[in-house]
Amino acid sequence: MRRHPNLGPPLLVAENLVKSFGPTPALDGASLQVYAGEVLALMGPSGSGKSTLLHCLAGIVTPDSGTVSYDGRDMAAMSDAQRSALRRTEFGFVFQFGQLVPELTCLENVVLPLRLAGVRRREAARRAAGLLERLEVADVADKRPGQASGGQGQRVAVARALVTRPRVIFADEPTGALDSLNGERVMHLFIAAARETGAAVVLVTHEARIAAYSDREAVIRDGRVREQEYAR
Ligand SMILES: Nc1ncnc2c1ncn2[C@@H]1O[C@H](COP(=O)(O)OP(=O)(O)OP(=O)(O)O)[C@@H](O)[C@H]1O
Repeated sequence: MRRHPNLGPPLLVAENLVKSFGPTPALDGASLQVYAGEVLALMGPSGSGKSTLLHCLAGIVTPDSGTVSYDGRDMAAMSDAQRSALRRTEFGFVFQFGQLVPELTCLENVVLPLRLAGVRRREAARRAAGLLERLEVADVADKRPGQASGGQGQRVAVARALVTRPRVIFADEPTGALDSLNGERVMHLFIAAARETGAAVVLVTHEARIAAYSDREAVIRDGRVREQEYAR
């Protein structure tokens, strides 16, 4: 199942990123390339800069220096409107907390990004329901996130991120709230997205067991990418 190193041009390129929060350095010369169709795990000790690197790659955080380019375009040269359009149309996000709209049902949460993208109501509902089924959370489709368990809500959030078939999926500890079986299900869905739609999946994880599903692991230490390894 392992994918060989991609020889095409990288989809995302981060070069020499430096970022501090006040006196605290978060990134100190981080460089990384991300290829279409791969699942890349960012590993490393707590506070090493993994989330900050993910946020810079996604255009959520602007680095103090260094560049991020997406599909050959410098993100810093884009307007805020262009960057948010990019996040809405080409990127999908899974974060650990607070991502579902509490007033909507779980199904409506997954339907929403499709409706925003102009997909008709019935088709959107069909696709959303299909994904909830694949993640085995169809039984909470008509419940609000507050009535679902943490792990169920997390899988609904994964469905919401994948449903528009984004070109890049950014996930910060996406399996943190899940038991090992459900963590595995989520990773299989990420792998399927990478293989079936050519999406790049960039995920931050502490868990070696989860990183073992990736194609490549990059180890971040003290704000820099220190090692990269293709899984065997
Ligand atoms: N918004 C922020 N404001 C202030 N400091 C921040 C902010 N975000 C990150 N930091 C600091 O930057 C450093 C890197 O944080 P980051 O969250 O990127 O690391 P991480 O490797 O993802 O950590 P963890 O594994 O614990 O989530 C840490 O010292 C952190 O406290």
